[in-house]
Amino acid sequence: MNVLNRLAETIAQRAGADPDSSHTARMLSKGPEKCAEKFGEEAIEAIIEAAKGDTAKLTYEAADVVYHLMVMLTARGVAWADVLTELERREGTSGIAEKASRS
Ligand SMILES: N=c1c2ncn([C@@H]3O[C@H](COP(=O)(O)OP(=O)(O)OP(=O)(O)O)[C@@H](O)[C@H]3O)c2ncn1[C@@H]1O[C@H](COP(=O)(O)O)[C@@H](O)[C@H]1O
Repeated sequence: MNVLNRLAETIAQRAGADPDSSHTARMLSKGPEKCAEKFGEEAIEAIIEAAKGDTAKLTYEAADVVYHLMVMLTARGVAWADVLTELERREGTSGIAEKASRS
């Protein structure tokens, strides 16, 4: 199992855990709106580092973004496996064709 799948599993297991014992449990206990807000904050931090060009900080912030994306998905009951399935569906199709299919 790769690190993303292990992380998704850990996050799912934290739902309902003691918020004092786990950052994930604390985030999930605040509800999906707070998780979405936190994801947005982390994304902005990554955007700032990308714009500045600090690759070490961007790498660090990108990891925060991925973690908080997974927490937000979990808060809304979206399975990480379903995101992977959607990515697999897109594999082999061109981005232009994908865009056309949405309009
Ligand atoms: N990948 C992460 C991860 N990335 C970031 N964070 C936390 O997310 C927070 C984001 O940074 P901030 O400075 O914004 O946090 P903060 O000041 O505590 O702010 P608030 O969250 O209180 O708003 C930090 O507390 C980080 O520790 C993470 N916390 C947990 N994980 C993974 O989740 C697993 C389970 O963690 P627990 O749920 O804590 O057991 C860990 O083993 C890790 O693999």
